[in-house]
Amino acid sequence: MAIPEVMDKTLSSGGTEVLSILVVFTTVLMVIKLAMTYKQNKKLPPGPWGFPLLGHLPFLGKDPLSKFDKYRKEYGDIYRIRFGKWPTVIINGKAAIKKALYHRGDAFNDRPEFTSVRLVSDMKGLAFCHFDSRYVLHRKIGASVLKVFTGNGNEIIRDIIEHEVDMLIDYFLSHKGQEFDPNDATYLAMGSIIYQVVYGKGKNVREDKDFLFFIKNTETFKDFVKAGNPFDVMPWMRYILPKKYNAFVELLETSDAAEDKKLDEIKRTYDEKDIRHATDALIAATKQYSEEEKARVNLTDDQIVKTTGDYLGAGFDTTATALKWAFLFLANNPNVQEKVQREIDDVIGCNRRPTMHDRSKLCYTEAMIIETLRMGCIAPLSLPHSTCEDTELLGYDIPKDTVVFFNIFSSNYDDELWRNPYEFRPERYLNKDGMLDREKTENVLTFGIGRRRCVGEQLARMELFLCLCIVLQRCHIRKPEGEEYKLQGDVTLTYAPKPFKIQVVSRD
Ligand code: HEM
Repeated sequence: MAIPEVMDKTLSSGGTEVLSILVVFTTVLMVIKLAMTYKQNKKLPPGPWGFPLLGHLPFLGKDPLSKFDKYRKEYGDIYRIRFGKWPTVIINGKAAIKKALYHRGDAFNDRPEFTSVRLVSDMKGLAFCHFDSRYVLHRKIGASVLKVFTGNGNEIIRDIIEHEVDMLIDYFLSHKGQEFDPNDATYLAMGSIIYQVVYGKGKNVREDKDFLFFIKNTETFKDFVKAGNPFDVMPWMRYILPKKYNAFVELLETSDAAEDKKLDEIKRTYDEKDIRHATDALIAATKQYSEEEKARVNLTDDQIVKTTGDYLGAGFDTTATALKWAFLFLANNPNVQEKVQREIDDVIGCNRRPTMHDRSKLCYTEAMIIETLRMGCIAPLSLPHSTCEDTELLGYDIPKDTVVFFNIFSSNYDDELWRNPYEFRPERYLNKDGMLDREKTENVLTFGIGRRRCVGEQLARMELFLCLCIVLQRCHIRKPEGEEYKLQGDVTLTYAPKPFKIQVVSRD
């Protein structure tokens, strides 16, 4: 809902209170109108009662996943709630999620026009944009650039990962077996990796002021957004909390300016014969497509190069959180850790580095990573989708422009799909010959499914595989005596483990 410019001027000339009342009043009217439009539809999904303006936000509290589970028991696999101004449906369980994303064409593949997205990229990024022909070409380019860097023999990425994991291990071992919280070091290591994948390998990126600025901004963004940005679902809040809103806009603007500065530097030294990093590969991609082809779908060179923002935004906290979950599960399950180490010893030994070629022979290690991704369900509600046309699911009508959350968590922990879903058991993915059973691994929906499935999945899997193999080849990870681990996570920007401590000792 765009707020007319004249209102902005009234606000700056002192009519804040009157304006707030007007905004609230208008929003109530719009919500009533929306509700009436909804009712004209034949058969909407059922759902609980919600407040005017706020919808169901006050009911979700600190543990929205439990609330969604409760609603599922009451209303079934699909139900209707409201996030502030947005009519929303939550789709639960593998069968319903697959039906929506595989059998309804592209009806569920749009993204909602949230305030933050309009501010960051005007709905022209890769992760947050409407589903149209511009997106299809953008996605093709974004995926092909990452593919170059995730090929089995890619030395650039392997070098970056090895260097950063060595630093992580040095830090772990510097505690000399005493307990510590691995959070900050893991976060920094994964931030350094994605930053160098995007902008190039640096001697010591951790001392680079641009990198430190990126880390600080990401932290501030996380603090601000927490489990959800209030301005996305209640845009009128900018008039109630103008200071907070302005601080948010300023944060986005400084991040954008820092990215532009970095991209300008890189463009000046670009050489098509020497593709150094993902940004170079994106610049090269702008030249692979003719001007007519790009113009036909409204994709600009600037948007292509700024895919860097999507990689940095989506590829940092996610992988850091996954690695933290892995450390927690390994410390909590010493028998699993031992089996992984035995497999690494048998296949790789201790005299050479793990490579991606080892992956096909390390089935138990792979299964441990998949189990980590199932239980540490990093993006439990995926990214928000929305419907780009009126559609139907499980006998219910879903109007165009409905926000849709796919509850991946409900599928990853579904006791009809998994025996003892709260038990960490990599064996569940292995067949009787000890090989990965693809039918079972495909049931883990952590990267999403369908045409908007995570574009960085291969890179993320590569990072996790190499990081964990290197760490477990050299270290034991232990749970400190008396430490009680809580295996239920917190929903923040990602689904992250609560703070925990480990002890690390060298295997030498
Ligand atoms: C463990 C790590 C990761 C997890 C669990 C994860 C998960 C996801 C999920 C659930 C989605 C939304 C899918 C949907 O909308 O249906 C997504 C989208 C996306 N991810 Fe990831 N991700 C991870 C790492 C990465 C990395 C390393 C990158 C890039 C460097 C990346 C880039 C993206 C992008 C650009 C999108 C938007 C795709 C689109 O809209 O077409 N992700 N990811």
